[in-house]
Amino acid sequence: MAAASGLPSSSLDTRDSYEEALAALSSLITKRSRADKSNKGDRFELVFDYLKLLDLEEDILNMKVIHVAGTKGKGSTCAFTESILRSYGFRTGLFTSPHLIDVRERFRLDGKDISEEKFLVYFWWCYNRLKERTNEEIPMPTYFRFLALLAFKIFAAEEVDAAILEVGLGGKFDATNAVQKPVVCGISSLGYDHMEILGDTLGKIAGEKAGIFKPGVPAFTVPQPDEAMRVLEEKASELDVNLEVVQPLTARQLSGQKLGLDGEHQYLNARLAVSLASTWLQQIGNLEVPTLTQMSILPEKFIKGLATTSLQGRAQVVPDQFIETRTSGDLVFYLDGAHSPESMDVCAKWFSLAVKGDNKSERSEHLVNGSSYGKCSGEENCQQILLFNCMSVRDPNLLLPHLRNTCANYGVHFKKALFVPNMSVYHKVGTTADLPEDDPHVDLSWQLTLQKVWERLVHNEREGEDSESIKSEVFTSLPMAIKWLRDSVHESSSTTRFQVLVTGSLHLVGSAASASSASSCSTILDSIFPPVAGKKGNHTSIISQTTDERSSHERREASYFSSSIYYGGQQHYSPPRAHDASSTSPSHHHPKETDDRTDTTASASRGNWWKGSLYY
Ligand SMILES: Nc1ncnc2c1ncn2[C@@H]1O[C@H](COP(=O)(O)OP(=O)(O)OP(=O)(O)O)[C@@H](O)[C@H]1O
Ligand SMILES: [Mg+2]
Ligand SMILES: [Mg+2]
Repeated sequence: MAAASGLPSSSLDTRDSYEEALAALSSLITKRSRADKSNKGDRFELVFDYLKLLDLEEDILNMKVIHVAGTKGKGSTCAFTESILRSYGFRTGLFTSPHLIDVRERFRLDGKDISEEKFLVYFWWCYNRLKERTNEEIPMPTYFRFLALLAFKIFAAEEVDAAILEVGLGGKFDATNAVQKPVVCGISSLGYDHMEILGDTLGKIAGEKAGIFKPGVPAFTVPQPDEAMRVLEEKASELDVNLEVVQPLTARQLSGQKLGLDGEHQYLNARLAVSLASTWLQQIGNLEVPTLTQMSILPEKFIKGLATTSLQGRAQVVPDQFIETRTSGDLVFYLDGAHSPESMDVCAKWFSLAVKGDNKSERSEHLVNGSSYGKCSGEENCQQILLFNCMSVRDPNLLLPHLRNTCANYGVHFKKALFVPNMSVYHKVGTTADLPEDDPHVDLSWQLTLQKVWERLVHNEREGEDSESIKSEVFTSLPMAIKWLRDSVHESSSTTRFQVLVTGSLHLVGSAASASSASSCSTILDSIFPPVAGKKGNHTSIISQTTDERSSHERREASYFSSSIYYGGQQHYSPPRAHDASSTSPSHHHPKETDDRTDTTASASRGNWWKGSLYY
């Protein structure tokens, strides 16, 4: 199929231009609060104006869209769906959020992140056109809206057969909901998140998400709490939507194959994806796909699609690449971007089962460069450590007990919990030279709060038990924590294995993945980070991977962090100003309908970021 038929020609120098594009993108991050009704720039209807300005109205009508909302599992469901359709030979466009390292992760064409070159061409095409055509009445779109419009442009120009779209936040007023006639809709697991925006009951939350239902368009969902299901059913019947509830896939249906994404909850996401993909295949692909009730084993192409699905930062196991000597112990990171109470549970369960698997002597599933890692024989002493941060809008009194209790139920007890701000603020990690120093200016009050919550939990449960040992620690930065871990490994015997669960924030996970990984499973990390510490690289590419919703100041910090990890940067670091009170209260963020949910609001209030709690 003709790719890039709509690709405008460009002679831009992509390197410089990529940084410029990211700067332009950052300029769209707003500080607007949802409560600020006077703000014209937030009206949902504007999305339709933008589509007109970009000449995308017809394209979007013709796009064969699969639209997915939900509290948890949206991204995974979309990724599974995309992979299935691709294994049938269709050209796919996948739009997900948030991203871990590079904004291009959000736009996949045929399963691969869009190239920098293509990204730039479409980016500037949209950006410049909007700049020219917007005015007082129709101001520039906000960050997430712009990204959604960009996705529409990319998928239209690249002539994808199927566009799989993950809702950014909610449903009804999400920019992706500009799609009027999708082929099929999915609602993944509903739970409590973004309540400050979506409402404080499951019913209200479900109502927002059901806002993606369209008259007569079939929809699928997974088992939900009664209150949520009632609302979904109501909305479905109002719109004559045939809503079907699916149950988790079974191992048998997969014919013994493993899903590409780890964790038990993925069987549910995968099953939802199977229904979305089959509906699409039948309606658009004109293919006969047997309904799941008729078959005990999925068609081969489904299984292949599900088994090869990938998504970064979800249940990812990454061995630390900078442990130099095999005479010391070992360090393995378990990365998962869980940040809501329900996802804490599934994350804790995944981690517990994974480390238990690791603790079995014959385990060899996780192979990196042909060698087995994470393997822990009977003689080895495995210690589980938690590395945590969450946004301050989340409630650690919910998240931490969920995490701790679920792990405890599976017999996993953390030896220690480490709390860090998300973005690191200084020098290098990864080589032994120039060890980072503690920065006395960092505001760690949020981390100290997290620690207090943790200590209370520990205290309640472990009375009398080796009360001497310190159970938790706050570090000024992620590299400091990683350095501590590496030091501990070096000081430990060769039979000690540290299994570190990094969770609570996808951005923390992204940073940890970068810091720990030189040749992990991730292609992006592979391509960006040289496998040898200290090797020289292109600074520009480093900046690109750390840029997201953050303000440019934050990006400078971020890029500084990344570059100095690997290149031994010696720049002077000066910490950002102490947070300005006006932008830090939780009630102050969250522009509804506007942006990439909390990421935007996060970056909009840098002060709060500095509190270290912003990225989930
Ligand atoms: N069905 C599910 N039920 C509960 N938790 C889940 C489920 N699926 C995924 N999770 C948890 O949520 C995390 C994010 O998964 P995923 O990216 O698929 O969801 P998402 O809805 O796109 O989340 P986000 O809000 O980050 O966009 C996973 O790492 C996992 O911990
Ligand atoms: Mg979410
Ligand atoms: Mg997501």
